[in-house]
Amino acid sequence: MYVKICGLQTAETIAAAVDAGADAIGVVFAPGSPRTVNAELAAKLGREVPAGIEIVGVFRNQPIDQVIKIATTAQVGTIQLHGEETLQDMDRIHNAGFQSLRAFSAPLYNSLSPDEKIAWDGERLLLDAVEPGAGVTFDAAVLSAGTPQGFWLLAGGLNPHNVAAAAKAMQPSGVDVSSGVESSRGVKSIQLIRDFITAARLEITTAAASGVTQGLPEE
Ligand SMILES: O=C(O)c1ccccc1N[C@@H]1O[C@H](COP(=O)(O)O)[C@@H](O)[C@H]1O
Repeated sequence: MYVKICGLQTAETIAAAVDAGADAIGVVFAPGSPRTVNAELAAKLGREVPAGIEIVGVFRNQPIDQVIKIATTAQVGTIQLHGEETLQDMDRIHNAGFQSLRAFSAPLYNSLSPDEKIAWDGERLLLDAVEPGAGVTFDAAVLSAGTPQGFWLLAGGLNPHNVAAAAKAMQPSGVDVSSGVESSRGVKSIQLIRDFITAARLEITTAAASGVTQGLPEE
């Protein structure tokens, strides 16, 4: 299972996430978050991240020109968008050379029409609670019309205690966490980062042992 640790602001917490086996680390450029960093600091922090680990810049309702400019200065490979971005906006991001993650609140995703869901199927998606970065969970029942067909990340109030059960219930491609690995709002805990990654990996081990891992035939 793919694991992303988001809202990192220091070399120490990034190194801890990488050492614990994170697939991706996130830096927040959305204004108003207690985790916001500037592009220059993000670029400096990113230089210590080994190749193969995805570096994700997180934005919320910022103009696409500004998003691309910040992401270019910060040298992130992936842009995560939490606003009302369209498929045309995603094309602009891809044409500028970035990978993407398009976040939807779970209720909004559930309300999309079948045609709209098909249109978004080609994108990597992230399903979150209504307020991103607030440590709020959503009930799996919110996704009553189904989960995305392609790669998608589960987010929203995950922590070392609930990630395994949530991943088992919703079967995402991966999980993303910010508040749930903090000792206080905006302050990351190295121990919680380690615990979260261990718990997420434990879910996949347990699921594989019982034959319910995505992509494996059930016995
Ligand atoms: O982390 C933030 O501060 C943030 C701000 C604006 C948009 C997204 C943000 N983070 C993303 O929110 C979700 C869930 O976070 P949490 O675990 O519930 O705190 C996750 O995708 C983060 O990448």
